[in-house]
Amino acid sequence: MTSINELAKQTTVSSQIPVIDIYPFITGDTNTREAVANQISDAIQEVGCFYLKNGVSQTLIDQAFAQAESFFTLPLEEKQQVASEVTGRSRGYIPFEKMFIGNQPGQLHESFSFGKELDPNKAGIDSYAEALDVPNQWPQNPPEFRELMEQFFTASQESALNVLEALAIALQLPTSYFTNLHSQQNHAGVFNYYPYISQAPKTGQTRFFEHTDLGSITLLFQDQGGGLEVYTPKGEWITTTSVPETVLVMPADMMSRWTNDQFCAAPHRVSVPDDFQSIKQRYSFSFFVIPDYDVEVNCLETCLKAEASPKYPPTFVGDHLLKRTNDRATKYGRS
Ligand SMILES: O=C(O)CCC(=O)C(=O)O
Ligand SMILES: [Fe+2]
Repeated sequence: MTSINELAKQTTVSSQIPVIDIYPFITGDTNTREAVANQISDAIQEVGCFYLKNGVSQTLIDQAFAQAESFFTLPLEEKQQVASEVTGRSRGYIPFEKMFIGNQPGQLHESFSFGKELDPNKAGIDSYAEALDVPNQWPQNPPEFRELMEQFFTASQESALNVLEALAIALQLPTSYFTNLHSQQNHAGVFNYYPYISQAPKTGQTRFFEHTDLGSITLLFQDQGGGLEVYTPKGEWITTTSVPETVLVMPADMMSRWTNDQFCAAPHRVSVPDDFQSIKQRYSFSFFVIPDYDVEVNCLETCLKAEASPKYPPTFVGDHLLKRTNDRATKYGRS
């Protein structure tokens, strides 16, 4: 077992973003778990995000990214066979420049989204699910795509639940406070592919617009292409990189609302540099951790300082998602 002193030594800093090892949290005693929980809480409050180490194995990350590359390099017509519907949550393929806000030019990426398999027996019994849930669309090629994506989803979910436990401990709540509110597995996995850019982008065109994510937290995996920037609570944009054996973790909208911005959703973006021809193609995978649709999110008492008032009105998770998915022209919002 790792002692707290050893733990402090293991935590390294990659530029300004701390690397926090989740292994001692999984295997350690109460004090060790509390120490890791506090490291996570400090990182979120100071930098807005952190790299989680030993969450998902690098082998699985590499295998899933290899499958994504095989998919995105298929001919467009083949990818279009699993094109995402425009209603409900995205499931399937969205082509290059087809994700846009209002009348702004389309963003310089393609994506593929998936979630849990829907239970046909539950159709019609939950009005949020009825409005939001869309069946997965799996491509025939590459043949192992679906299996690898499902494994990646399960491993990401396991890590996310550990982080949610740590956040509850840091806020002096029962350990399972947040995990109990994530029983429906409403999470979404989205691969993004950013090809080389050979032509100058249009005015206002980005690789991924500035936004916060919709759920409770997001796990963001990226390859060596780099390019994701996060806005810190101190008010500066910082660049993130791909740190082996880690995944970047950021709070999302529901965590802002529960904690009155103590764990504030991190705005993030992927911009186009002035020397756009120098950028490398890149792949990323966002794992959006989404609470149960019928959870009403209120400011937690432990997060309300004396004489402070809640910054956000109570909201149902399903309503927050519906608002954003029905209006894809909004500035923020991925689920
Ligand atoms: O590609 C990235 O690094 C960011 C993607 C993102 O923010 C999202 O999918 O919501
Ligand atoms: Fe995002």
